[in-house]
Amino acid sequence: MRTALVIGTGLIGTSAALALTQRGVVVHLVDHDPEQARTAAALGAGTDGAPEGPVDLAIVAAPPAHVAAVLADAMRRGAARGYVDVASVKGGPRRELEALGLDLTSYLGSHPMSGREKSGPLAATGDLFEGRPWVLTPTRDTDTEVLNLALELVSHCRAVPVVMDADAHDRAVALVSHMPHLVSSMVAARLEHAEEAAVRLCGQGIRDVTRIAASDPRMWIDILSANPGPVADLLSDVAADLTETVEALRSLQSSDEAKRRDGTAGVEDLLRRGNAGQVRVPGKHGSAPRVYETVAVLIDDQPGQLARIFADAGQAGVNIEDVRIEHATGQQAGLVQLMVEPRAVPVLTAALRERGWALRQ
Ligand SMILES: NC(=O)C1=CN([C@@H]2O[C@H](COP(=O)(O)OP(=O)(O)OC[C@H]3O[C@@H](n4cnc5c(N)ncnc54)[C@H](O)[C@@H]3O)[C@@H](O)[C@H]2O)C=CC1
Ligand SMILES: O=C(O)C(=O)Cc1ccc(O)cc1
Repeated sequence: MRTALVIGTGLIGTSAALALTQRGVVVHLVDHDPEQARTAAALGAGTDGAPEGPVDLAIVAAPPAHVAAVLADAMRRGAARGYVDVASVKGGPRRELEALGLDLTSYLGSHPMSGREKSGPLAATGDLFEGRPWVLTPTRDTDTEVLNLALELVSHCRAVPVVMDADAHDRAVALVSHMPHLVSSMVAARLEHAEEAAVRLCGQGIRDVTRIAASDPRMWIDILSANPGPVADLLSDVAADLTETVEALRSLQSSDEAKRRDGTAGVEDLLRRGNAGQVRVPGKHGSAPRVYETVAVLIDDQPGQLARIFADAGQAGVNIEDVRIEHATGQQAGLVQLMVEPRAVPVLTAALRERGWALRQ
């Protein structure tokens, strides 16, 4: 691929454009808000403004409700040899395009399974998709050339291509993205009017559970409106678990010992099913889940502390697989949790202690 056109230069469009530009593709950036395209260009994602003639690949990264119309417009203009979109839902846009009577051989629906709770070009990074699945939904009619262009896009973004049927994709993302998003919002909504004294106690657990609740509601209304059935089915299963758990907890308040035993069994059942589901979540880069151990280090909230820890771990020959940082409210300190292979724990703890770091359990 030598040239590309990104239509919709927000978080996803600009991230893809940055990756393509870094691999030498000439990228044109357009957005219905020209300011967004200018910002993306200023970030080094390409050149703002439409190209003179057709490009190799047009990438539509507008909100899901606009995807079909934007694609239809680009296809009618003959803007590219191949067309992909990156919308979070795949069945709806394809059906809309079919209804418009367009020839869909040059179109391939796609969805990078990576994003952030922030929007717009300023949140974009060229490595956003690295190691993450990127779903492609070709049909029997998709041109091989277009499939190859899409595979090239995925490869330039260092993502992992996954081929799926559009409706199977929509059911899968209802489970791993859309339903969890709503549950995250429901947990976060409990905090809105909570007392400050309680909110101050927030730790890493609630941060993990509520991170995606910070996302732009307009985008998510679009996404959920395009996939309501599968999400409603899953939420109704969650609602059944909620009802059972409430009943189990009420039983735990009972003075009758047999009822309390039932209550414990009910809660335990949910927690064990949770354990069984959690171990199925793939590890980083989409690989099989791995069990890492955590080495916790207390740091002062000063510039350069993290870089020093990483350098010290590197000098000890230890690979840091993942990292989390917990900030204690109102204190100039934080707890850095370094996730490493179990066999690296003694090496890392010895090296960090030797260099004067305060380790915590
Ligand atoms: N945010 C995320 O984490 C992920 C989002 N997606 C999908 O990527 C697409 C873009 O999402 P984001 O980049 O997050 O949104 P964003 O809000 O950061 O960017 C969307 C951009 O599209 C522009 N736009 C809106 N209507 C347009 C139109 N008719 N023509 C041209 N440009 C138009 C907006 O001005 C904005 O710059 C959506 O379809 C979304 O479902 C896919 C994977 C992850
Ligand atoms: O931030 C996360 O963990 C996400 O899961 C982001 C995300 C949001 C929307 C998508 O269509 C795909 C991925």
